[in-house]
Amino acid sequence: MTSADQQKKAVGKAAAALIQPGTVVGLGTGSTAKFFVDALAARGLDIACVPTSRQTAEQAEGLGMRLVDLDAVEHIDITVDGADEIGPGLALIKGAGGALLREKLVWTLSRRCIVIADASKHVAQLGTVFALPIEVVPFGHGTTAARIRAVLQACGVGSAVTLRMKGDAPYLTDNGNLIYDAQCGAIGDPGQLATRLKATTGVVEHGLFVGMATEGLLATDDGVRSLAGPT
Ligand SMILES: O=C[C@H](O)[C@H](O)[C@H](O)COP(=O)(O)O
Repeated sequence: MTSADQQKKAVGKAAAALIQPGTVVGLGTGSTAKFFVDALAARGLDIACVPTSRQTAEQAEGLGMRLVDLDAVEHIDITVDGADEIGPGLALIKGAGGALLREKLVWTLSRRCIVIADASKHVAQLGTVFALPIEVVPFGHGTTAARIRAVLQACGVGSAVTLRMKGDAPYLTDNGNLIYDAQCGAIGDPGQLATRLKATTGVVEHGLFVGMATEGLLATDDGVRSLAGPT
């Protein structure tokens, strides 16, 4: 039986093998994406990379990779990133590491988005294992949280939300925002919830990535396998 770290390393390496020289590559965030970045750097390709967080930027810079600003590229050829949950149709929950906003900005400009994960991330229905992170502006965040709870109730999912903390202080994203983690439970209609959250005043972004991943690679005890994309 392989450990989660062994699986993350295997899937990171498999994704790195897909990258072509001369391309613009989006670098995801998190423990799985970290293995991808290591494996990609080891290939020594002539590529330009757009990181999705300060953490990934630091890792890539340390490995001597060429970083470019998102505003400096017309499109990204391929982005590889992890996820907290991978549901049917490659609908995802992301953001346990707090990078959901920059990740979504990079994914949105990407022609191919490959989600990579160890076997534990594959779920039958989104919301059943991880909380759903929701990034909000700090000003009046308590009032935004109340609106979020109302949206969650209207969508028929669990409405308990918790302000993410780091020690004694609220956790701050790379963008200076706060995160509320929503204990939704099973999300029957991720697309509807995504639309309603996006339209909520004070919400900057949420961790539902619906219809964005074009491909999935899942590491299992039997090796890395492809997951079917959106139909
Ligand atoms: O904000 C963090 C990102 O969305 C990560 O890609 C996600 O949390 C998965 O991270 P990990 O590979 O560490 O489980």
